[in-house]
Amino acid sequence: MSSAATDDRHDEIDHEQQYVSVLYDRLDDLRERAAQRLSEALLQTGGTPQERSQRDSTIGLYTDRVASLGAVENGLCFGRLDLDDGGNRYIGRIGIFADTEDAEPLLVDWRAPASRAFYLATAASPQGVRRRRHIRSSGRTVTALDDEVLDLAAAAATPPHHEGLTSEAALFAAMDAGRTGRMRDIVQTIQAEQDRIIRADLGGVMVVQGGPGTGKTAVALHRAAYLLYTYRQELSTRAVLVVGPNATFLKYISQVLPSLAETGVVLRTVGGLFPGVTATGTEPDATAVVKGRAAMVDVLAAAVRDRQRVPDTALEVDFDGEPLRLDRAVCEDARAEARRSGKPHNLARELFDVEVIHALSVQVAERIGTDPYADDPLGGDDAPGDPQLLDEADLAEVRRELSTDPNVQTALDWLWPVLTPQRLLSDLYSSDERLASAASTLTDAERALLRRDRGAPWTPADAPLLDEAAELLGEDDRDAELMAERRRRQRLAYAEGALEILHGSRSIDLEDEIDPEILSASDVLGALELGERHEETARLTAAERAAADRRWAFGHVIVDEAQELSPMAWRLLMRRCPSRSMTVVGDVAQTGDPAGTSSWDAVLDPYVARRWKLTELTVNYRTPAEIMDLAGQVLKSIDPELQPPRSVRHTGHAPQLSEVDRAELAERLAEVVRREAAALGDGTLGVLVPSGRVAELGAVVAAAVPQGGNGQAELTEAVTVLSVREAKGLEFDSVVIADPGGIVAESPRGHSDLYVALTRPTQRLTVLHHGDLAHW
Ligand SMILES: Nc1ncnc2c1ncn2[C@@H]1O[C@H](COP(=O)(O)OP(=O)(O)OP(=O)(O)O)[C@@H](O)[C@H]1O
Repeated sequence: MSSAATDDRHDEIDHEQQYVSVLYDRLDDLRERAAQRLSEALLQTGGTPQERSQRDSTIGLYTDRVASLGAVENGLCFGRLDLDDGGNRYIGRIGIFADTEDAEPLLVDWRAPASRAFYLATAASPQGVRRRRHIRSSGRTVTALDDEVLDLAAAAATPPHHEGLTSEAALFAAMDAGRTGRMRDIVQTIQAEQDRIIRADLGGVMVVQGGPGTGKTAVALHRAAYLLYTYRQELSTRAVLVVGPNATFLKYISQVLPSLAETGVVLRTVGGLFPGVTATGTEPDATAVVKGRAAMVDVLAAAVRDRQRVPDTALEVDFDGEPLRLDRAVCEDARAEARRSGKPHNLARELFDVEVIHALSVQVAERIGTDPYADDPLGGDDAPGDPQLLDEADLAEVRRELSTDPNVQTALDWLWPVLTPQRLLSDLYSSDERLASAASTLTDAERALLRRDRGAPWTPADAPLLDEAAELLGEDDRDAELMAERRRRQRLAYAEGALEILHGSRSIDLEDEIDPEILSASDVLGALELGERHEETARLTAAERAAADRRWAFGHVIVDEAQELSPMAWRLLMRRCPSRSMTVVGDVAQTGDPAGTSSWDAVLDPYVARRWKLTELTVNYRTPAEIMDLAGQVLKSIDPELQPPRSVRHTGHAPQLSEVDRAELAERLAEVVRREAAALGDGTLGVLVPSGRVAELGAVVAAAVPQGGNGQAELTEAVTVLSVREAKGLEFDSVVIADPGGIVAESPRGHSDLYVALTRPTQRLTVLHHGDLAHW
């Protein structure tokens, strides 16, 4: 570049810096006001219930506002469109308006219709745009500008390198950047095929099928942010649910939505979707497969029916020192009546009670009625009497006494016990007899897989079964108080967190300039004080309430790595989304879970037969072409018809395939890990191994490099050792696969697991194998 051109460039950067600084000033101003309003609302006490409820919603509003204003610090403004009509428009993470009467827009939210051209305009279809500019910054400082002039003559002079991509310079910079343990948003470089999915309408089920690295997860999260912005009215009260495959993955994606200023989203694994249960247990794949089958619906229904008992002949109940008799036939009639109601088990108990107590009261009445001298201490038991002696009021009193009698209650509990889902399931799993009866359609081997001791921890595959059981049983609100307490704590943490984010997100060099008034908000946010003040009435965000409520109907559900879900998990998700407004994201070629699916029709047709829309993503933004060539060979062995996504990036690093003896694996792994870790810089290294060898090879890696270890769940180390299952959806700058043959051998979908492993790197791949490559 000539020196004149360089000067021009500096002038341009200076110019943009001035504008960007104005935006940050305005942001500070908005933050200050929101924090101030929140402080004021928190300090108010008392008032009528209506005033309190008004105050609570003000607190909720400003808590959200403080949180979202706090989260958009980095890359606040990232783009500018120069329009044919001579005007321009700055694009950023949120919309900002001038503090003037006409409230002129200073920054347009990336989700607003006016921003769309930033993602879609091309030289062939410029949409009124003359130039698109990407503004790159570090903190609050503008560092570089990438310009694209959108006219055909300019495009002919410098044609794009890749068909169908926009904003190439910024895109390639993003793709090449080193990775941390947390996914970044892609708001600056969303591509046209992704934009169309992100901005699709709210209603209906949309499936996003795409190979590894095509941005499915990124698109799913940006879609959540887009929907919350565009359909604020509908979704702010119902919240959006994003479901991911495991806790590590949820941590990996946890920062994307906050950086897009969105808080109304619940992130969960399927195992985390049954409130009150933490599914920390593990179990063999084969067990999870049985638990995931649709056949479990009938097993659970039978398990509930088995708890509705009748005695072999009769049950004796001691009432007031006299035996009453419940014949089998009476119990059968009562059971039939209660079942006929169609109510869930716990709710039908009331009907059952009415029938049984009626039968008992007739006996009591007969007894009193047959002995006119019953109240006479000198009377005998022998004279027949007239049951009509008791009027309706007397009978009602008898029934009342019966229904509160502990012996009668014990009998009723034996015949028709009120059950929690946890009790139903753990009683079933822990009894051969119960399993044999309820799961008679399963084989002996399958029943043996379900057998477990009482008190063993719940596993992720149990959550959909607990949910199914809860449907069959009906709600038992005994945990409601515990739940209320938990919500109160969540609320506190949330309000405090919101202010922390605000303060934490400011750049350090501006710390001194912060108006002390902002900080005053945290003075009033003492946890206890806040808790006490708002104990009964405090407002929860929809997302928090949704997360704690099993019966919550979400406004939209986004399922990532959806190919992994079992039929029972789908039933649970469909219950959470009665409106069937869903985005289902996945890749059937990557299915690793033996309970998962290889066909979207099979999964969705039972719920929305042929009423779902398929969209596809075709470009791989993660894996370099050199590595994708190798992965493509494995894909062919899964299904010769499947096409790998198109990699647009070449790095010049061919994958390194090294054959090692089994006895040498540990030594060679340590060597390779040391070499790769030394070349990493700020990046990340993932060591992917058979799940049965995570502990053994994790120790090798931990000994080889100081930053190593298998801190799977956190992803905070530069070097992480994981099984392929745990690495699903993640990515690393460099990947070392140790013992790929072991990975293939240990799972019924071993080639899919290997395909997943090969597609995790963003830069480099090393494979240490035992000469079994030919089998792939
Ligand atoms: N438009 C884009 N601009 C910049 N980076 C992108 C873009 N789209 C995707 N990426 C990056 O590509 C990588 C892969 O994206 P993502 O994890 O969403 O893909 P995926 O389809 O979910 O992959 P997998 O199926 O393997 O889990 C991420 O680092 C993501 O940030």
